[in-house]
Order: sequence, then C-alpha cells, then structure tokens
Amino acid sequence: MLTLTPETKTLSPFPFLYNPMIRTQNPNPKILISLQKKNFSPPRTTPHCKSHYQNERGVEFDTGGTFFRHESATGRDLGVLAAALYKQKKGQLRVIDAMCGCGVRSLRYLVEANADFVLANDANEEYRGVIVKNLAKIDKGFGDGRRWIVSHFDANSVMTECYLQKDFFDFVDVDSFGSNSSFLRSAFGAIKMDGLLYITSTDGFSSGGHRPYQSLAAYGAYVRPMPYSNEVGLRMLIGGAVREASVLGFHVTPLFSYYSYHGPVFRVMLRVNWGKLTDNRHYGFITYCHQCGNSQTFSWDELSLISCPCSNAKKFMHDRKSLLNIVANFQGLRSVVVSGPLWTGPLHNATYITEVLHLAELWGWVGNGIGTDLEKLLRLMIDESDPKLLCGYIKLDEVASRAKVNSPPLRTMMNTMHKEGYAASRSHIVSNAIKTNCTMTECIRIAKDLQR
Ligand SMILES: C[S@@+](CC[C@H](N)C(=O)[O-])C[C@H]1O[C@@H](n2cnc3c(N)ncnc32)[C@H](O)[C@@H]1O
Repeated sequence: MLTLTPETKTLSPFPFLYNPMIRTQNPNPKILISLQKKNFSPPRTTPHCKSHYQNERGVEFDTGGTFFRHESATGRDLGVLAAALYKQKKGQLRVIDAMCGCGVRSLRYLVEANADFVLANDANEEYRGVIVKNLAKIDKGFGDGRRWIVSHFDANSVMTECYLQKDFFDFVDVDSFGSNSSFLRSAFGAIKMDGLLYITSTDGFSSGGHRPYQSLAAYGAYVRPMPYSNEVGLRMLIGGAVREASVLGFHVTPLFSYYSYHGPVFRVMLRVNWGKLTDNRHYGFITYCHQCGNSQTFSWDELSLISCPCSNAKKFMHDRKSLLNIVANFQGLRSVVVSGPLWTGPLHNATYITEVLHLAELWGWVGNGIGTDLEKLLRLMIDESDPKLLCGYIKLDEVASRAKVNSPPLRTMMNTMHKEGYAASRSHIVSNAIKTNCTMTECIRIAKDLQR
C-alpha cells in the first residue's frame, strides 16, 4: 500500500515513481513474497498435451500445447543479446517476461544472458506445467535464492504489483498479441531507470493505415496508407512509447527496431530514462504524396506549413484547432497523406548494434558462415542508423514504374546516389528498397540516366 506523508502528498501522489534514488538502487525482491502470497500455488499438472521439443541456439525446451512461433526466433535472439550486454555492463539482470508462453524467453534469459532472476508470467494457467518443466532445468529454481518464479496474472497486474512493491526490474519483455499500448504504462511502472523495455506489436492493420482511429486510440497517431507502412508501424510503436513515457516523466531511446514479415511482428528495444524529452524534433509527422512519390517529415511547429511542392492544391494550414482537423483537411488534398505524430528519428543506435554484433560474433552466432541471417540483419540495421537518412524507403519498383524504365539494379542505384552525395542504405524491411535522403524526383532522374 502507498503511504503518503504530508510532504510527499503535496509533491506527487506517486513519490517513489518520481524518486530517482529508489529507481536506481539495488533490487528489493518484494515481488517474490507478494506474488507468493497472492497466487503462487505449487506447480499443477497441465491437461495432457503432447510434448513438442524445440531447440534454439542449443537451448532445448518443450512448447507443449502453448502458443509458440518458431519464426520469432530472431526476435528472441535479439532480446537475449541485449539482455546479455546489459548484464555485462551493469553486473546484474532481473527480467520480467510478462507474456512468456511456454517460457522459452525466460529460459534463454537465464541460460544465455545469465539473468540473476526471471519472473515468467503468462495469464494462461494451463501453461504452467510446460513453463515450470522448461525452467526446472535451471539450478536454484526452488527454495531460497531462487532464480525464477512463474505466475499467471494479467501482465498489467503483475507489472503494477512490481511498481507497488517498489521492486523494479532491469529488463521488461512484453511480447503481446495485437497492439501492446495497453501494457506500456504498467511496463514503465515496473522498470528501473536506464533499464530496457522490449515491446512488440502484431497490429499490421493499423500500421497499414487501414484503421486510423484504432492507431489514434492505441498510439496517439493518425496513420494513413503509405508505401512503407511497415516502417511506419515501427515508428508508430516507438512514438506511442515516447508519448506514454513522457506522460509519466520519462523518456525512451530506441536501441533497435525490427520488423518481421512473419506475423507481421514489430519489435522495438527501448532504453528508459528519467526526464521528459526536451528535444522533440524526432516526434512529428510524415507525409507522402501519391502524385510525385515524395515524402517529407514535419515537426509540430511546422504543421501549418505542410504541403507538397508538386501539388497544385498547395495548401497552407492555419487551422491549429485540433490535430484531427488538420489531418482530416489534409486527406482533402487527396494526393498528400499525413500520418502522425510518430517517431521520425533513427530506428537504431549504430554503436549499440555494433556491440550486439560483436557479442553475437563472440558467441559464434554469426561469422564462420553461421547465422548469416542474423549477421545480415544486424549489418543492415547499422547501415539504416545513418542520421542523414529520411523516414521511409523508396521501392525500386515504384521508381521504375514512375520513370517508365526497367527496375535498376539496387547496388548500381545506391552507388550512383553515393557518388552524387546522397545518403543511401538498404532497408531491413524490404529487400528491393533504398532508404535515402534523395527525393523520388531525383531517384527517377538517376534511374533514367542509368538506363541510357
Ligand atoms: C505472443 S505469445 C508469447 C510468446 C512467447 N513470448 C514466445 O516467445 O514464445 C503471447 C502470450 O501472452 C499470453 N497472454 C495474452 N494476454 C495476456 C495478458 N493480458 N497477460 C498475460 N499474458 C497474456 C498468452 O497466453 C500467450 O501465451
């Protein structure tokens, strides 16, 4: 229970939320006692279901009858590498796996990232037998000094309980179905400062711009169809976290963002710290003009200037009454669509990804012809981190169709762009697309020149 002294009452209704000392001090594992009191029943047998053994990076586990997707292995690899890096740097690692399924992530955080403690939670009690069976391989699963516990609460309840017990975690993994926005607040409540938050969304409809009111409700972003909707999905997820963090007095920094075609799944690793974002230049609007194919980004301050140079319907917005009014007016331009507010800054931190790559090399996960997909992905992420690159990507098919030429080879196109002084990188999302600061108009000109 919260005990409020008269002083803290006047300062804030949540004294420990805003007390940096409490948020950075050593862990206080009260959550163990609290959960045990509430619902920590002894492992019960699950309804009989066939064992189904899997192996990821040499770690064996049973998926039983739980929800498990083999295709999410790369997302799990990235999470484990980030957790292990954290442990190396900070010397400790306590993890909440808020939606653990069969417990594969919890197991991998314990085995591969050497986590000190993992709280493995899944709302579905029927998964208990499988989760416990998987984690029982770890020493110190039971008794004093235990390294893991299993619980079956709604993820929001378990993370809120951590917050109420002032038991903050280094690494919070929320691997949800659909949109994860309803878990963001409690996840921020449970995390230590400078801790890592790994979030997921499988809401491809909202990022595709097909449900703008749903994306508005979930992430505060009115998203319209754009040719690079999957990157928009990542930017929507980060933008939603930026906003929610800001409400609570925190700010987040994206360390890497990963889109996977299987699902589709959008994953983002965020570092959480104190203080509101003072620099909001990375939180704004993206426009795409169907007429000329050009994209632009606009900050909040520039909202009234949104227009497309090609558009004969050039319109300067002076109506600042409401975001919806502005965006709705823009849909009236027909050729120009506006989405936002979203994260418009870098999707990854190149220094961080380089560290991840080195660790993956050290573990033998990449290099020597092994794990080439992961290596390719990490190298693409490093390239995509160039701050000069604009939001979105340009698909070569679209360039070819607008230029009325054959699709130019990607490597040749990028080399020419580099020679002309543009920044250009491949995208980890689409194989035949280029991220660049070159406009579509210039891309068309280059494609035509190459054809001659
Ligand atoms: C995407 S699966 C997790 C997969 C797992 N993390 C993995 O990597 O294999 C989502 C899990 O969340 C659980 N779940 C759904 N809603 C939940 C909630 N509100 N709180 C906690 N768990 C929930 C489901 O039972 C399911 O096992």
